[in-house]
Amino acid sequence: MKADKPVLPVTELDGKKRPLITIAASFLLVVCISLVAVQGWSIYSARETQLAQSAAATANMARAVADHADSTIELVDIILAGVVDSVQHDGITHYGERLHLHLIDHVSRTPSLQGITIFDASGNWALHSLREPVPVLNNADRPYFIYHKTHKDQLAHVGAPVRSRATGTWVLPVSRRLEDKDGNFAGVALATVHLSFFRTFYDSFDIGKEGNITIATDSGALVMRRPYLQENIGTSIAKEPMFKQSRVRAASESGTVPLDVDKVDRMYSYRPLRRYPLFVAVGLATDETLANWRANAYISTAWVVILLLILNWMGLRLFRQVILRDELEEQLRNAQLALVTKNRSLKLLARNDGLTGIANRRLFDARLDAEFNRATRDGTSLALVLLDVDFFKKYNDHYGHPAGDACLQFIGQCIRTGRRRAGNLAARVGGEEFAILLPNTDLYGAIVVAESVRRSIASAGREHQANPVGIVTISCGVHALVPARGMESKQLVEAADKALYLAKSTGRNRVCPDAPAVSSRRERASILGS
Ligand SMILES: Nc1nc2c(ncn2[C@@H]2O[C@H](COP(=O)(O)OP(=O)(O)OP(=O)(O)O)[C@@H](O)[C@H]2O)c(=O)[nH]1
Repeated sequence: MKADKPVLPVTELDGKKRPLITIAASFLLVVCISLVAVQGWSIYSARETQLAQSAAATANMARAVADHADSTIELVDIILAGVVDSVQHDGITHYGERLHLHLIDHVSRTPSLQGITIFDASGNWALHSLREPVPVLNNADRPYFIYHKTHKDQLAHVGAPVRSRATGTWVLPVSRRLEDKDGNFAGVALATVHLSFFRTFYDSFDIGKEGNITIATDSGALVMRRPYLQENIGTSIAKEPMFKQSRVRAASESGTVPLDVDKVDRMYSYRPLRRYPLFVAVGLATDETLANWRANAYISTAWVVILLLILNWMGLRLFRQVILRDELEEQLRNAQLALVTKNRSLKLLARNDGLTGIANRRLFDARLDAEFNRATRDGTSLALVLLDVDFFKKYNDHYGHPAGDACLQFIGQCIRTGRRRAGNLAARVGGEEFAILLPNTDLYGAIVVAESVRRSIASAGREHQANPVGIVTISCGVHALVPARGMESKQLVEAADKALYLAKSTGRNRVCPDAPAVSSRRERASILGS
């Protein structure tokens, strides 16, 4: 029969064991993804906040610049309206020198005002705010003059910047129509605003190196821009993306202009002047606006990357430790298993004969005593068969010791298969001596068992040339008794041994009971069936 494979007992802890690597890896993955997600979100929201702050800053600046332009032009216009009123009431010829001095006074007290000029209906200079006389000039070709000549409205007209014919500087013209008493065109009153007045104001804002402040007419004529380039004054910005966007944006809205006219991305806020057809645009370069945000994003991302590296490094170390522990645990289990196997074979060795596999002398002695006591208690018969291979010394001599061993294994096999009841015990009790302990068996039953074994060995016909019968045979001594109190097991053994001696001395290859037990020859023959 095949021995059962040893299995280690399953403990409660085994049932609670979980795949630690999978759990740890999942946890690490979740932590890493969360870190990346949080970092991504905080970078994104910091950028949005920065852009919102920048939009608020540009909107505030646009409002300040527009208010400044509005009030500057309004002040000039108020002065101009007064001049127009005087001229139309008194006429230029009557008012002459007084009005001239009045104009000089206005200009000297108003820093934004570059000059005031009165033109007659033909565009000739009739009166001006300059102290010195000017050469004869005619401005009939100026757009503002043509405008008033062809429009009857009395409102102020703000035109595109022009270069002053008297001083050569760039100015913003603010003009009003003059009429005679009949309402006919009588000329134009012109006040000009220093463009440098705007420039000085715009220079006071912190808009970075790439920032942009623009004031232009609604038709797209550039009035002033920071950064300042003189050749751009008065040119059309109608094709610039910023101008196009300014036409569709509400006053409070901001908008990003990618690749502005100078290839810089800017975020603009627009503001129309309240009373005049001009608008203001303030733009901050996106790169400059986001410079701080970018630096912070790089630093915090670097920290997160370092953190992720450390986490993963620690995670890998942890995994390695877990794998190591699993391997150690496996080794431990294998060692435990090997120990159990070893213990089991040691146990077998302690009880069984190493050569034949049947019980050894030690187990036989223990069982003999136990069965002897039980038979004594129960008053039942206990039988013993002692078997000995015939001429075994000669067998060894003839076939060699290993063959002798094989022969003993063969005998052991025959005894084992011949043993009938489960309680019987077959044992090797000496070199070539065997025993069969038969509880609850009388002499006759024991003789039947012994005879059956003897026959099975003889009928196997295993060659043994040194045996006169030419095959391996055994001799058996049998004895049975119902032990009485005070008897000892060795009495049974001695009697069986005596019977074995009898079997040997009377010719071998036979079963002999102890002589006194079976007295009559006939009785013995009937038992043996011969
Ligand atoms: N091969 C082998 N031989 C053994 C073993 N144990 C004992 N023997 C041999 O068995 C032989 C027993 O010889 P004897 O006691 O003289 O008996 P015998 O030759 O069988 O003669 P009879 O019993 O009178 O038939 C000895 O030569 C032992 O060396 C063993 O385990 N293996």
